[in-house]
Amino acid sequence: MFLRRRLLSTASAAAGAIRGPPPIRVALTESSSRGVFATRPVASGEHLHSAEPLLAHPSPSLHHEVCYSCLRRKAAGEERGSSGGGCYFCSDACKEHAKGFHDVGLSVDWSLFDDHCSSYEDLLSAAAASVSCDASVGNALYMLPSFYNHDCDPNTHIVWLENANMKLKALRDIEEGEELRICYIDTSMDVHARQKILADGFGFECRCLRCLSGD
Ligand SMILES: C[S@@+](CC[C@H](N)C(=O)[O-])C[C@H]1O[C@@H](n2cnc3c(N)ncnc32)[C@H](O)[C@@H]1O
Repeated sequence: MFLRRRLLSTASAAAGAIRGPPPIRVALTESSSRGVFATRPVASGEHLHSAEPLLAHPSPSLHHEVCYSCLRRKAAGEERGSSGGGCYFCSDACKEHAKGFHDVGLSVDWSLFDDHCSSYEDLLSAAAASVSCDASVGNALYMLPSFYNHDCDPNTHIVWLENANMKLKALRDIEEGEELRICYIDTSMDVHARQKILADGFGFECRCLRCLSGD
C-alpha cells in the first residue's frame, strides 16, 4: 500500500513510548482477508507501534528539498546534507541507505505514477484527517501498516513524524481481539462519495459498519 507522505506541523503529538512487544497480530478477518488485531485491551491515545518505509520516493519537483531516502524536508537555511544524482540527502546514513535503489529510481519515468497520485489527492490524505499538515512530499511503501483495513469510523490512526516514519495510535479504547482499522480517506464525506472514492481509487467496496448502516 502506498501512502502519501505528509509533513506534520505538530510532530510532537507523536511522542509516546512503547513498553514490550506491540499489542497487535495479523490474522484473517471475516470479510476483508487479513487485518490487524489487538492482543490486549488498548487505551485511547496509546501508541501501538512505529513503522518505517521499505521504500520512499519524493515528488519529482521536490528532489532538491526533500530527502530522497527518508522524505524529511530540508529546513530553511539548512547547511547539512548532501546532493547526489540531482537529489538531496539529509545525512550520509540516508545516502548510504538509498544506494540500492537510487540509480533505478532515477532511470524510471515516474510521471504516470505521479499523475495518478495527484488525481487522488483527497483520498491519499489517509493519515491527515485529524492533524494539520503541509503539502505532500512524496510516497512511501510500508509492510505492517499495509495489513490495516479501512473503516469510515476508525479506531486507530497514523501519526506522521518529521520523515517518512510513522506511529500508529489508538483513537479510542479498544478491546482485546478487536480489529484495528485506520481510515484511508476523508471521513467527512457522505456515504456515496466515500464508496465512490474507495471503489475508484482503492478498488474495493467498503463494508465497514458505518457504510453498511448508510451513514
Ligand atoms: C491495505 S490492504 C489491507 C489488508 C488486506 N485486507 C490484506 O489482506 O492484505 C487493503 C485491502 O483490504 C480490503 N479492505 C480494506 N478495508 C476494507 C473495507 N472496509 N471493506 C472491504 N474490504 C476492505 C480491500 O480488499 C483492500 O483492497
